[in-house]
Amino acid sequence: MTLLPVEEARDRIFSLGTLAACEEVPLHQAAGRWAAKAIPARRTQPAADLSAMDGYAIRFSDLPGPWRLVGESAAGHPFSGTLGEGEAVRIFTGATMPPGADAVLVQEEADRDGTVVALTGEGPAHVGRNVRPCGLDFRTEEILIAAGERLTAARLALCAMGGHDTVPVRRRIRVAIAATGDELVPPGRTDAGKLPESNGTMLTALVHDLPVDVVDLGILPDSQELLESAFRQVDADILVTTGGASVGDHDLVRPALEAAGANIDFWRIALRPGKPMMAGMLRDAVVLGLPGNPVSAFVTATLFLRPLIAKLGGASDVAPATFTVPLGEDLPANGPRTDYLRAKLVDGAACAAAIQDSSMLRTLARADCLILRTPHAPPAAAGDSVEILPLT
Ligand SMILES: Nc1nc2c(c(=O)[nH]1)N[C@H]1C(S)=C(S)[C@@H](COP(=O)(O)OP(=O)(O)OC[C@H]3O[C@@H](n4cnc5c(N)ncnc54)[C@H](O)[C@@H]3O)O[C@H]1N2
Ligand code: MOO
Repeated sequence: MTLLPVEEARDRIFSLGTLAACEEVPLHQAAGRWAAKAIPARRTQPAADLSAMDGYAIRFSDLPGPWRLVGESAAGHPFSGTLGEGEAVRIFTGATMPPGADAVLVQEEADRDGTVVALTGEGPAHVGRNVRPCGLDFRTEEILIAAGERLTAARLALCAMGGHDTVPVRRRIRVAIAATGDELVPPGRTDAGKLPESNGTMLTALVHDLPVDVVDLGILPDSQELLESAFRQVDADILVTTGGASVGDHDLVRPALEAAGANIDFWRIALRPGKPMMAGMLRDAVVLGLPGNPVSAFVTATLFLRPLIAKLGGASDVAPATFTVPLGEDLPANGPRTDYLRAKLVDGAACAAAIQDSSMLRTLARADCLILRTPHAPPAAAGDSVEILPLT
């Protein structure tokens, strides 16, 4: 049996999907999406030289004063004249520097008596002190956001400051999630002989920070006919199934998908946990058939579903971020599959859980990272460097 390497599986999944269509949306609807095009500045910021402090706008060459107060400049209410020799203008943070002024004396270092301002401290150390020059942050036409960058809070604020009230993004990704298995009952039920369905809850939570609309297809039974009929009605960009992916007599997801018209591109990856994962196309939807074991579903969704959503959403950088840390305890040699071990960071060192069974949700819930072990990695000793994928 040939198992596909993880990187190849990811590339093949990416090549199945097509980018979601572009749309222009208001800034407050764009959080967490990716810019569909480069976003240039429509204005210069600051648009003029501004004061960075509350104090007095002066000519640096007039130091050490005293100065004659000739007016005021507040944010939104600039001084209308020009500053002459020996003159000062009362100025506030964010206000336009009057023409002729080239430094700001902070009010903590000044004493004002009527219209006379005297120096009480050291005063500004150089021309331009406490002044934000025009264009300090950005200038008109400069690219603020590159295509494919995620629209974080800071980047959306930058777009607003750059003169935009809408941004070009890609449409939200519709993700249909189906659990399969006659043993499953909805969360909250504790029927004897049945198992609470936990993968739907987990997967929905796992993508909640991404720009997705989740369609919950609920629990589908182990019946090829009923699975097929449910799959025929799917209207989504991505169909995620869990369970029924292995080789047992009741593992009917693959035949039901094929009967519904899907093309399965691959089945089985050199990955632990997550080996029996499949991927393909059902009409316009990319299908990810994840294994039923909860930890296997979690790992495959982390490695393939989240990056696929990002890819279809127009992200330029989709690989999950990994870090290198010291190993806290020895690890044995790895087998032929890439292994993602549930682990905890203890004083910055990664310690793998003693039992790595792919059904154990409590071990997963207690983990704060996965230790990545490449196929056939030799034994590793405490203190050796290992790659980890942090869990949030
Ligand atoms: N003879 C073989 N048996 C198995 C193989 C194999 O290669 N040969 N692979 C094993 C591996 S690895 C995995 S992973 C599992 C995956 O099997 P399935 O995808 O067919 O999953 P199920 O059998 O349907 O379920 C496995 C396990 O998970 C529970 N489950 C299923 N769905 C949910 C859900 N939505 N929420 C909570 N728990 C769920 C299910 O009850 C089973 O206990 O196959 C191995 N077998
Ligand atoms: O791949 Mo299974 O996911 O090892 O338990």
